[in-house]
Amino acid sequence: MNEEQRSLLLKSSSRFPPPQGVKLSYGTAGFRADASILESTVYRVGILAALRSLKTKSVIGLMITASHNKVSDNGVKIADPSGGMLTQNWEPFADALANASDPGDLVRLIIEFVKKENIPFEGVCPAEVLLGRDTRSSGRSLLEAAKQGVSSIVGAIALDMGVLTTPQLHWMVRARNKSMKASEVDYFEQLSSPFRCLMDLIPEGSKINEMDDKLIVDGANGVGGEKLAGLKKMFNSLVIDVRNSGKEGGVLNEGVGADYVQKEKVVPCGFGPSDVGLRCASLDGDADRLVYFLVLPKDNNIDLIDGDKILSLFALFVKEQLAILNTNGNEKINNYYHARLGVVQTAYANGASTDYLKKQGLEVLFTPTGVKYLHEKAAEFDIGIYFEANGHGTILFSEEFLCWLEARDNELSSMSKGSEQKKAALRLLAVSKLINQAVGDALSGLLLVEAILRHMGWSIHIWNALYQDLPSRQLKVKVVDRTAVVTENAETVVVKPPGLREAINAEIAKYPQGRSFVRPSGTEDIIRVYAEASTQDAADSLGNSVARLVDKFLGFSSSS
Ligand SMILES: CC(=O)N[C@H]1[C@@H](OP(=O)(O)O)O[C@H](CO)[C@@H](O)[C@@H]1O
Ligand SMILES: [Mg+2]
Repeated sequence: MNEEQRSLLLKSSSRFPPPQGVKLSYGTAGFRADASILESTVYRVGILAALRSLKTKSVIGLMITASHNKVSDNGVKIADPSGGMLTQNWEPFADALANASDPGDLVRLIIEFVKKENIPFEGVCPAEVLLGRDTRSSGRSLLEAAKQGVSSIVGAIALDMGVLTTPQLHWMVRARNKSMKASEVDYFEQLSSPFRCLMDLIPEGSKINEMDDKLIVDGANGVGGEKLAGLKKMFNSLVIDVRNSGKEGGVLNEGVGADYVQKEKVVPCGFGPSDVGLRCASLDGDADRLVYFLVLPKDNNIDLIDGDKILSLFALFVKEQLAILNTNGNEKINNYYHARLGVVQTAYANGASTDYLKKQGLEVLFTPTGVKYLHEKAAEFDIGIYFEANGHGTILFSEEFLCWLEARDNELSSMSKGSEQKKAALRLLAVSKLINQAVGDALSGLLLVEAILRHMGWSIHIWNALYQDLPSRQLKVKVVDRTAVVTENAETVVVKPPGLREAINAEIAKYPQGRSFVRPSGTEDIIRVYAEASTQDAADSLGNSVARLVDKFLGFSSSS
C-alpha cells in the first residue's frame, strides 16, 4: 500500500472510532444494531464495498437498513455484482474489519486481505458503489459514513441513489452490471410492462368478483408504501389502497408490517372490522417481504397467507405453464426442454405447505435461514422458487432456460400464433422479467400474486384454502450468549449445548404432529423458538416448554 493510500485510510478511519465492548457480526442479513453505534461499522463496510468493486471489476451496492427491526436500529449490507447478497467468503473479512480496534489494526487487515485476494489496488482500477437507505432518519448520517468509507479507497466513487427499497438497490446493481438502464423509472418500467403482458394474457372467463378487486396494502410506515404508490400510477387495471405509508404519522414497524403480521398473526394498525373479507397485504420496513392476510370478524385475528402460500401459488402457476408449453394438442411434443423446477424452503416453512408442495409432485429442498442460502440453492434449478415463511422470496430462471424459452417463443410465433403454447411461453418470459432476479422483492412479488390470482380466477379465499396451515408458534428467548447454540441439518437439530437436543425431542414426542426447533437469530440478540402441532393450544404449549428449556440451558436464570 502506498503512502498516499495509507495516510488517507489512517486519517479518515480515525474519525470513525469503533464502539467499545461490542462485537459485531455480519449475520443473516448484514450488520444490525442500535443505530447510535453503527457509524464506524458503516464506514468500514464502505471500504469493504469499494474493495469488492475493485476485486470484481463491477458495480457494488451498499444498503443501509434494518428492515423489520425497530426504528431505532439500523444496519448495513452489501449487494454483489449479480445483485445478490455479498459472497459468503467475504463475511469473515467483513467481521474482522468491523471489529478492528484502531486505525492501525484496520489498515493492517486491509493490506493482508488485499494481498490474499489479489485485489488490484491503489487507483489502478476504478471502483463504484451505489448507496441506498431506507426511511430511518439515522440513515442520513450513516450514508455519509458509507461515502467516507468508499472514498477512503483511492479511485473509488460512491453514488447516492437516495431512499430506496432494499430490492430496488439490488436490482439497480444488477442492471448496471448488465449495462442496462438502472434508474427508479427503469425499475418501475421493468415491473409494469410484464405485469401488463400477464394481464393481457388472462384466459377468457377468469374474472374475480368486483368486491374482491381492491387490494389494501400495509406499508409498515416504511419505504414500500410510497414506492408502491409511484408504481401503481403505471397502470389502471389494479386498485390498490396503501395504508401505513409513513405519511400518516405512524412509526416504522410499530404494530405494522409483514414481520409483525406474520409473527403475531393479528391485524396491523390501520386495519379493522371494515376490512373483513377483503384482500389485504403487508410489506416489511424495506419492502423485501410480502405476506397477504384476511381480517377475521373477531379479536383482531387474521388468516395469514404467508410466504409458503405465495410460494405455492407461484409454483402451481409455473408448473401449469410449463405443462402447457410442453404439450401439443393432446400429444406431448418430442424435443421439449425438460426444465428442472425446484422449490426451496427453510425449517420455518409450515409443515402443511411442504406436504402440499410434495403432493403436487414438486422437488422441495431445505436450507438454513437467510436468503443468501435459499437463493444459492434455487439457482441450481432451471426455475428455482424460494420463499421464507415470512414472505421473502423470488423465482430464479437459469440463463440456459431463458435462452431456450426465447427461441421457443420465436418458433411458436411463426408456427402457431395465438396458440396456448405461445401464450404459456409469453407468460413465463413475463414472469422472468417481472419477478426480481436479484433478490426477493415485495413489490414485484405483489404484482405477480395479483396477476396469477386473476389468471386463475381465484379470490384470496380460494387461494387461502389451497391447504390449511398447521397451528404454529414463534417465541424469542433472551439468553446470556446466543452463539452457545449450534445447530445442524438446516437448523432443525441442536448440536450444542449438550443435552438440549434430547430435552427438546422429549417435549416434541408429547404432541401429535409436533415439530419444534431452536436457533440463534442472526439479526437480533435472541434465540428463536419455533413450534408446530395439531392444535393452537398444543403449538403454544410445545413452544413454551421448549422456550423454558432454552432458558434453563442458556438463560440468565441458568447462570444465576
Ligand atoms: C424467523 C425469521 O423470520 N427470521 C428472519 C430474520 O433472521 P433471523 O436470523 O431469524 O433473525 O431476518 C432475516 C433477514 O430479514 C430473514 O432472512 C429471516 O428469515
Ligand atoms: Mg426486509
